[in-house]
Order: sequence, then C-alpha cells, then structure tokens
Amino acid sequence: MNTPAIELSGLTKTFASSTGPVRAVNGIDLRIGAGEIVAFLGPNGAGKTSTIDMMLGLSTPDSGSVRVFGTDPVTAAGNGRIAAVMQTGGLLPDFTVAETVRIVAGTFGAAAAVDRVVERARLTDIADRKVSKCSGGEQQRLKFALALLPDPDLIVLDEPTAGMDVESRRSFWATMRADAQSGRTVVFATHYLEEADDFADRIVMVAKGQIVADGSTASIRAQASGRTVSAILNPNDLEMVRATFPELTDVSERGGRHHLHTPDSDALARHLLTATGAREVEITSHNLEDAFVALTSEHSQTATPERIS
Ligand SMILES: Nc1ncnc2c1ncn2[C@@H]1O[C@H](COP(=O)(O)OP(=O)(O)OP(=O)(O)O)[C@@H](O)[C@H]1O
Repeated sequence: MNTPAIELSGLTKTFASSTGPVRAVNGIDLRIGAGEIVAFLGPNGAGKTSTIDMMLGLSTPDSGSVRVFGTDPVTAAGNGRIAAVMQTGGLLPDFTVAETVRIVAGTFGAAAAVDRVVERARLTDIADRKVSKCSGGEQQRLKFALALLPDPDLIVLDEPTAGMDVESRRSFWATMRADAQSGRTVVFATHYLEEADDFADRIVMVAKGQIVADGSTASIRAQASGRTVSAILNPNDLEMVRATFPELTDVSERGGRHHLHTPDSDALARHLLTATGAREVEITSHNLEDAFVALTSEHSQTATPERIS
C-alpha cells in the first residue's frame, strides 16, 4: 500500500488569547494520497493555517499526530520531501529574483537546481528584477521557486494568492498547474472558491477547526448544485413529503414558506404539485458559493472558532 503524503489523526490545537483559550483545530483526521491536489477551503479563522503549521512541523499539536510520507514533518522537511510557500515570510527587497534563488540554493547545496526552478516558476523574464519591484504575484512565484529547490514530493501553500489582483492570481495558478503535472502532491489553503474549484482535485472544507466536507470537487459541486424547493405547505403535507423523501435535508420555514433541500428537486416538485395541496411551488438552484456558506455556517454561525470557557 502506498504511504500517504499526509496523515493527520485526531489533531487539536488551542491558543491562549486575551478573551480566553481558542480552539483553532478541533479534531482533524485527514489522509492525503501522493499526487493529490487538495484545497483547504474555509472562512477566516477556520483553522487552516494552524493545521498547515502542524503539517509542516512549525508548531506541535496539543493532541493527535502528523505523519508526512510516514515520518514526522521535521524529518520530511529535512529530507526535502515537503516544502512550503507561506503567507508571511521575508524576501529581501534589494536582491534580484535570480540572486535570491542563487543565495537560497547555495545555503541548501542546491546550486544545480537554480535554472530548473527559475523556469518552473516562470521567472526567467524577471530574473534581473529587484524583489522590491516585483508585484505580489511575482513575489509569490519567487517563493514558489524557492520551495521547489529541494524538488519536494509535497508542496504546501498557505493562501498563496492572498492580496493579489485577478490577473496575478490567474498567472500564479497557471504556473502551479503546469508544475502539478509533474505528479507533485499539492496542498493549498484558500478563501477563494473558484481557486479550489479550478485547481484542486479534492476540496477539504474547514470551519471552526473541523472538517465539514471532504470530497472531489465534482462531489462538492454536486452537493452544491442541489436545488431548494420551496412552497406553502400544510403540516400534514409536510409529514407526507418527509416520509416520501427520506433524503430530504435542510427543511426550514421562513415567511410562511417551507424550504426543502433534496438531490432530486424535480421529483420533489412533481410530488408537491400532484400529490399534495402545496401552493406557489418554486425551485431555486444553488452554486458552489451557497454550499460553502451552508456547510461552513452549520458549524460556525460566525467565522470565529469555538472558544472554550
Ligand atoms: N498564535 C496564535 N495565538 C492566538 N490565537 C491564534 C494563534 N494562531 C491562530 N490563532 C487563532 O486561531 C484561530 C484559527 O486561526 P488560523 O490562522 O488557523 O485560521 P485560518 O483558517 O488560517 O484563517 P485565515 O484564513 O484568516 O488565515 C483564529 O481565531 C486565530 O485568531
């Protein structure tokens, strides 16, 4: 059996804060196979960075374990199997792009890799530009190049496109996409649904320190593309509908209308119109954004993680 790239078991992490302890990660179990491209998607404060820090060995879990290619993360980093592009982290403004790559490669004993990573990160045209003159997107590509120096099997990116404009984001992901074809495992955190949707094979949605959904982008999309049927219903009809559609989820009443979520909205609407006294039947479609809001807000009404008193 192949060793997973990442295996997180029962991971928890609590931080002290002025308002009391904050449980940033609240029991995460996750297995990521070699070669997968996985998006960690979640609102602000969901626990993505805290989880990534533990994956990288930058912080220690309060409980649970982290394995990276079967070893602890610090060993995996030391062996060059895992590398990261973090949100923060200094680049020196007065060096050029090429100088930066050469200096870091020198400290790694990876001088032979300089040309390869400059090309991979599409930095050739800006190799002589000073870091201070590079756009946010170019600086992230430079960090990406540095992370590629050990030719890692797994690359972890924490919100790599935060603060970039649309054009820079697009160009950054084009670079990533080209690189990912080499079979590298990629794990990235993002707030942006469209990035997760465009680039990942699998989306792990995180809210309030927990995984609230985990599936192929197609399956999350399918969940998302479910439709809501709403109608004015009397209580007896509602009972009958529940009995006929046991897979019904998310039944709520607002303004005298019942809103019913089901994978087969056509069958439900047909049933309402032909077998019940339902009035004013409407079908509303959902998009990925709706699923994201629904899945993450079930677990956190606000974007604030659970506080432990
Ligand atoms: N070092 C720390 N000390 C205190 N609280 C922390 C610390 N690091 C994280 N937290 C808190 O833990 C929670 C989870 O933070 P984390 O950065 O992991 O979330 P995130 O999903 O990465 O959010 P964002 O998308 O905003 O980066 C937040 O409430 C954050 O304020």
